[in-house]
Amino acid sequence: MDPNQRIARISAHLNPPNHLDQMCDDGSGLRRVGCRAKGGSPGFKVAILGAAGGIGQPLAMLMKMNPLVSLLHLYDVANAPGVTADISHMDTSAIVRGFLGQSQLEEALTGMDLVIIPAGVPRKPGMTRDDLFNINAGIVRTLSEAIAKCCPKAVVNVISNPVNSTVPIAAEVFKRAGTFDPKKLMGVTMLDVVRANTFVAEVMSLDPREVDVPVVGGHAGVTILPLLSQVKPPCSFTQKEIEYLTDRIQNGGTEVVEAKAGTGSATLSMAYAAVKFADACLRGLRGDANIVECAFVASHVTELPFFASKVRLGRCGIDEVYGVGPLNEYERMGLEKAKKELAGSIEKGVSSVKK
Ligand SMILES: NC(=O)c1ccc[n+]([C@@H]2O[C@H](COP(=O)([O-])OP(=O)(O)OC[C@H]3O[C@@H](n4cnc5c(N)ncnc54)[C@H](O)[C@@H]3O)[C@@H](O)[C@H]2O)c1
Ligand SMILES: O=C(O)C[C@H](O)C(=O)O
Repeated sequence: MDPNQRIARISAHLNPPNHLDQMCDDGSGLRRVGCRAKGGSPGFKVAILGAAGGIGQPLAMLMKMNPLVSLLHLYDVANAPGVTADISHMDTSAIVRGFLGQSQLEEALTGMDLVIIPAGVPRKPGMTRDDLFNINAGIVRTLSEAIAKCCPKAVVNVISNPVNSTVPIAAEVFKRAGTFDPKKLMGVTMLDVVRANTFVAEVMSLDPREVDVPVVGGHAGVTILPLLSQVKPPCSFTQKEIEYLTDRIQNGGTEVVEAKAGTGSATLSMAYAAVKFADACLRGLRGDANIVECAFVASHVTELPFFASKVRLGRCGIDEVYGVGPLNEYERMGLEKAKKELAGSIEKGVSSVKK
């Protein structure tokens, strides 16, 4: 092919020059960030908001490896160009584009099928997730307003803490914009399930890949309620094991925050969990059957407007929200504690948008 034609073909896929203007001439033509490799498969368009952060970077890397993704938009208020240039050199088929700062947010979101939000500050030792509310509520609100405007039909995965409040914030923003679809908004609680599977496998000497622990309620302290009576494969725990496991699962995040000693919270296991959940959402959107995962969603399972439980994912997002199933006395008591704390966190999120 004529070199000029080749350059023109490549250029057709490029970012506008104000994004990532990284060009190099290797003698055979121009290569720029944002080109689709030959053989790139049709797939879904995914945006990560907060893509240059501790979670965002490994999440971006893992999503670039996902064959269901055809276009990956990486948005952040800092360092998006460097992360995008780096990730874009991976020889997988997804096109990667970077977007830096508020002025490029709308472009980052336009046309997206799935938006994943890990933007926001993480905890330091001694803090609760709710201590992040003042900063992260505003970030999630701004991002949600842009989603309502630019990709109102996208599935949204909220990672930013406190999830028990940020999901109600996003819902309230969407309601105000007239775009709220409860099937499309999910708080990511997959890390609680990932931890529960790991810790149960350790105690029972099982392969964690074969363990499935439902974790319901929410994503903070006592609101994280593992249902050990429903573990698959069926396991019989002593009361001491139940108390050890429940405590460790509820405080898994704090365990990492303390080990990281002021440098942040879980990032790598979170990126793994986020990708596991995002992949489930994409398989659902593709029409795969029986995709069931736990998530914090708009719900009628309890009297609360939001609650984490198993959901079945489908072509429209959430096809079905499952109830908690039969609980034992210990779990019933845990549920009451969880609901009490959840009610306050949900209300805090909702009322912050109404102010
Ligand atoms: N749901 C969960 O299970 C779970 C697990 C771990 C962490 N988290 C939460 O995820 C969030 C991110 O954690 P992290 O370790 O990646 O933090 P981080 O500080 O390493 O990264 C956050 C990123 O967000 C970006 N950012 C800040 N404001 C933004 C805005 N307005 N728009 C776009 N990007 C913005 C920052 O520039 C940074 O790159 C925290 O709130 C943390 O508590 C949730
Ligand atoms: O604990 C945190 O602050 C981060 C996250 O929610 C986690 O569970 O690891």
